Amino acid sequence: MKAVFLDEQQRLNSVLNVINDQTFQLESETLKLRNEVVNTRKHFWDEIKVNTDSFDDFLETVINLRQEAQALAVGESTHHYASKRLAVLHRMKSVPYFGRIDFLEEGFSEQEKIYIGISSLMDASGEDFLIYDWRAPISSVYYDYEPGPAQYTTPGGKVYGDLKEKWQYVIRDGKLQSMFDTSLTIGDEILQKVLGKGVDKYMQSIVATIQKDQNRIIRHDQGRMLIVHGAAGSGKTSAALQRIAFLLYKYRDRIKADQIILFSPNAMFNSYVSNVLPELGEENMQQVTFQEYLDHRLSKDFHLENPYHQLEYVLTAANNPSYSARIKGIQFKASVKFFEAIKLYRETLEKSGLLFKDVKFRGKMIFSSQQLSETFYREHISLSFQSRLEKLKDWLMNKIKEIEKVERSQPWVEEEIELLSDETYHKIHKYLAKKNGFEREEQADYEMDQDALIQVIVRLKLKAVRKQIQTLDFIDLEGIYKQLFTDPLLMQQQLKVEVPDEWQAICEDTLQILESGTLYYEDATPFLFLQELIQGFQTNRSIKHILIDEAQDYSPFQFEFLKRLFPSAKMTVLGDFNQAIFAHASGVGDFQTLNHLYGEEQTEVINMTRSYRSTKPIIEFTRNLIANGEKIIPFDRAGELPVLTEVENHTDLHQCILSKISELQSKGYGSIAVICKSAEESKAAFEALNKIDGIKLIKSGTVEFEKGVIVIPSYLAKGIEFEAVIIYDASENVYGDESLRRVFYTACTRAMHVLQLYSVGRPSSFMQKALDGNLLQHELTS
Ligand SMILES: Nc1ncnc2c1ncn2[C@@H]1O[C@H](COP(=O)(O)OP(=O)(O)OP(=O)(O)O)[C@@H](O)[C@H]1O
Repeated sequence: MKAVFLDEQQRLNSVLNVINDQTFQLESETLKLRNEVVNTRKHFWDEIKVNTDSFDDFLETVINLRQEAQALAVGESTHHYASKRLAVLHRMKSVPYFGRIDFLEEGFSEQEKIYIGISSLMDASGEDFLIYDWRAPISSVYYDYEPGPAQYTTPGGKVYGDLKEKWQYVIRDGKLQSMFDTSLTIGDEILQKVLGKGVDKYMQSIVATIQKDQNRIIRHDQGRMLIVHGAAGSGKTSAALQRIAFLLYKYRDRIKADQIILFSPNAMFNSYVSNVLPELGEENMQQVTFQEYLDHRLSKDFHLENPYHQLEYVLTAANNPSYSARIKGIQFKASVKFFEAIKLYRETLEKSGLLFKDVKFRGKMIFSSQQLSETFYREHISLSFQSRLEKLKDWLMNKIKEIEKVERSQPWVEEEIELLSDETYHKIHKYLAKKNGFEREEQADYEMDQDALIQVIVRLKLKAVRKQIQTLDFIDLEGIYKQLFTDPLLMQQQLKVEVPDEWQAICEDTLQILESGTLYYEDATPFLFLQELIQGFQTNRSIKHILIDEAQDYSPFQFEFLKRLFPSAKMTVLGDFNQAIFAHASGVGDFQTLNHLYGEEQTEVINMTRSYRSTKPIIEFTRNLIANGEKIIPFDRAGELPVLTEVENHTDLHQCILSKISELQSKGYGSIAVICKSAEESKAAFEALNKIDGIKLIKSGTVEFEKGVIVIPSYLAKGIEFEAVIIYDASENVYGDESLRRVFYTACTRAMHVLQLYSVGRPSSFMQKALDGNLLQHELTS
């Protein structure tokens, strides 16, 4: 074995030499390219003689310009790729590869040793691969097979063969530390090591230890829709990010990083995952939250409720008299039922119910809402809804032309001219001079005539009205949406929708909040959907893939919406209904409705039941908190039993937490989270614990993920992990209601190595099963 190890170290050294040579060469080439680009930019105009005397001269100038610009663009992009490759080579100096397969291809007599790393490397002759990129077709054998018959798919078809051996290497700073023949070792020692480590500020890539089911997600390539339902800690986010890296590799000629969007749960999560792709030598995809999109579309007309505000209400306002109606409203407005109702509603608007705004000019009504409604329902009724709106728009634009003529002789125009500022006057003068064919140098000679000035003034004044008509902003969308809640017969009789109990209260609440100019989070997507059904859909065809993490938090409504918004994109949806903490998803247990989004033949579902984040004792405890938790398989990593400490009051609680944190810090835990149910509870906890050096309170607006000691509400901890988790108060008093089970589960599953729960008084009954099964160490302080 020692000889094998020495041989491997020797090979590693020779690979490192190649990496060093290539780095050296590329560094000087990159420098040269950089200088060339800077030089071209600096002297861009020196190379071009601008001559527009004759048409031929003009043409020559344009051609020269284009050639120079092209040369510059080629130089810039070559420099960009060279720098990117250089960054990868620098990373490969530390860990050139992490695995090896010895593969005997069918029809060949000699097996080949395939070394696998974050990127490919050729030998000096450029003929042989010293390292294969982990995303190359042959590398999939490493992730998918144990020694024995194996196959992989290439663009030219399937390749069959025999996997003879499979090795894992631990290389740090270019030194071989250890190597394992994985066909001989029991368990995954490298995975054990990786998972046993502390956390960094950023999520790490998992390419060295991708598991078989994760590899299926990463390399999935058929159909429009991939649905991944995976237990907490099963690697959904990790698989999503490596999938993006895979897509950028496989389709490098066709897909750029900015054509992929990751929908993430919050801004802090964006920073947490921001390092994975750059670590793999790829650029980051676009990252957005659904709220950001809603804000972009609706915030000029409404004050939009933030989803965390909604959650905070759900978690803290149970004693409010309108609580139950709001919850039922949230669930109803997220349902497919409401989605279908809105589609039907839009159809009924073809006959009646479309409301319009009065269109005003200089404070005077020029078209009344009634006049618009009568015209819409009288004219062109055989045409489609959209065409009728277009016709109405054309009619209005023509009317505006008539109004424009009449307005020119109104006294306000003279007054307006008298009050014109010098600046505006000069702008108009310049505009008219140019329009009348005066060159820049001659413009001062242009004498502006009064009629032309009047025309410009009136046209300018009418610009806003024209825009209102062009953008169909004369339709009273808010009024139309409100009708769903004001007309008692509309929902039940006309649209035949079964409304929830307390419908009357839901209607009153919705109308009241809309009156105040606010749109509830649960109303935002339905409103936008109705708006688009009426005004036409906005689409973005340049996006090729969208990946939706924490997808259990999205309503069927939102998925429909995303599908329409990105018509050319494939969708990857990753989620876990045991962590569905938004009220609209309570009672929902799977992605059934999503199977139909693109049709079943376009949809593949992958379930992941193995959980990697937490130690075995923590997973054995957390899986007892939920129904069917026994299906979750812990990765076999040892650790302490989670501890539940019961205290009598909050003073004792804070005392205990303070000493626990100091104990954890002295044991070397660098990332410790005190997880609270809500922002309200987090604020109180933070105030009581703020003597801890460097402690931070995480709020919904926090954008940077930090290590250290933090206090965080459960819903913001989603998707993130901590070496040690302290559940601030796991009492029945706080987590008593069944609806909070998923919140509690989500909070507990954030722990990697240590889980400590406190309870002021009687512990939550969610833990009873675990207590009965001795999966939780129970301590009393008094
Ligand atoms: N194959 C793997 N190799 C190494 N680490 C892994 C692997 N799979 C998952 N992990 C680690 O397990 C942890 C959980 O992974 P991740 O956050 O991707 O899970 P998740 O399913 O998105 O979790 P949750 O739904 O609870 O947010 C991370 O630390 C990740 O690095």
